[in-house]
Amino acid sequence: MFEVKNLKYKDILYIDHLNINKNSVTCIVGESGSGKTTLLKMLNNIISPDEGEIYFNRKEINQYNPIDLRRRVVMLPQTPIIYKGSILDNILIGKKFSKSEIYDIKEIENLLEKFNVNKNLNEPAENLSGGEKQRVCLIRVLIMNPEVILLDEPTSALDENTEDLVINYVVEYVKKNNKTLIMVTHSKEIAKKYSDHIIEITKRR
Ligand SMILES: Nc1ncnc2c1ncn2[C@@H]1O[C@H](COP(=O)(O)OP(=O)(O)OP(=O)(O)O)[C@@H](O)[C@H]1O
Repeated sequence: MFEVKNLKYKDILYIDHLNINKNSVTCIVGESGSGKTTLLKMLNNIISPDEGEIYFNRKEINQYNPIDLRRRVVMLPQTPIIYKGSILDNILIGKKFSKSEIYDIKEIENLLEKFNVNKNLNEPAENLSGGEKQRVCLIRVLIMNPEVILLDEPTSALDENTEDLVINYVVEYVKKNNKTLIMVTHSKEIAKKYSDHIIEITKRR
């Protein structure tokens, strides 16, 4: 689904060749500052490499309209972005971007419950804890129904049990719905347990 060839970005990232398959779970691991977030941002064209090519479904990524591409390939950034408004508003804001206003409130309530966020959808999102904000932002991405989900350390603020519960659900969802998941994680255990492929990025010194 993605193919990267001869990629170079500043003196941060060099990748000779990389393939990421459709309908697979890929984890990106590596030490802090090695370029994991940088690679993720390149996969939905938030940043472009200085050299080399990135293909999405065999077409160069910069040939796509960036907005259309980001509706199909949705990235959840490392720090959750919470807007003023209720939890529900914060979840539905992703739907507005993906231009599909139809949603199932039961599905959203079910996700909140599955992810152990014991809050009412009408409560203000600003009062949530860091870990709850992370999970609300993850629900926002799932509800957008993208083809590819890019997650940048989606569970960094969660305890181990909640982390496992959330990732387990997301991976099952991805498999059941034929999606592609690419996730940066600090946890080699999570990577080993859930991924079909692991990409390890090493820092250049
Ligand atoms: N636009 C930029 N210009 C210059 N340097 C940058 C830019 N973006 C990132 N960097 C640097 O590139 C390196 C890789 O950053 P990146 O965020 O991709 O690492 P990471 O592996 O995701 O790190 P972490 O695990 O700490 O989140 C860092 O040293 C960062 O400071």
